[in-house]
Amino acid sequence: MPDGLEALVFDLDGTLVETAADLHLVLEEILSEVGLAAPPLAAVRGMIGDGARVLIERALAMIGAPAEPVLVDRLFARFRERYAEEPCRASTPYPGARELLRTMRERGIRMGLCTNKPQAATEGLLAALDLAPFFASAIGGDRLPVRKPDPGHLAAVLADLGATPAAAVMVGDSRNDLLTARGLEVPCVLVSFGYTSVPARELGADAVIDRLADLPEALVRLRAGRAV
Ligand SMILES: O=C(O)COP(=O)(O)O
Ligand SMILES: [Mg+2]
Repeated sequence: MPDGLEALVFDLDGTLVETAADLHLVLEEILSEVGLAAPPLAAVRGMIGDGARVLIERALAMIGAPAEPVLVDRLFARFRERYAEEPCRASTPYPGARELLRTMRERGIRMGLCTNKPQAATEGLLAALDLAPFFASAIGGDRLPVRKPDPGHLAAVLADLGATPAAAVMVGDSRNDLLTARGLEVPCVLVSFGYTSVPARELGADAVIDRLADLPEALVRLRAGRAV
């Protein structure tokens, strides 16, 4: 492993786990409870990354339903409830995710999760996929007063890991992840296959990878200060 790298902090949705189908299922259920139809899965993929509340607001905007605060509050509560009940009906780790986490653990790298997904669903999903043991810290979007892109979210994960920003790298899929990392001057690697309305290569990350298996090599180049 590159000299000085002690900790990796991962985003969850769109980076380690393909979760769009489950988010879409829950969205369909809760919207049908109030007589509304969810946007198609392909559209929902572009709405993920800012937490469940923003996902609901974006879905309502797309179907032309007014985002009345009372309605959004109710849908948000139902979303958290239903998603926590069934966080993993259709979600799967991306190819190479489990192998990567194993490799990093063998190399002594401490790992954390910094996700805007609600805490209960985050923990349920990690448990269902047997990924929880890899992470010494997993902080969801509703556990702190702040969440990504606020760097305080990442700072809390690093504090749990006992790592300084200088010894860490953030791995994500969206502008939110990049902004969060930049706020602490933590280098950021983005995957190109996740959920982002702007292609990852256009966001200005320190490195962009097309497969999780490419992360170790990207980290070596990044820590050596070479272009990736
Ligand atoms: O928007 C969400 O629910 C979660 O997204 P993230 O895991 O990419 O932060
Ligand atoms: Mg993401």
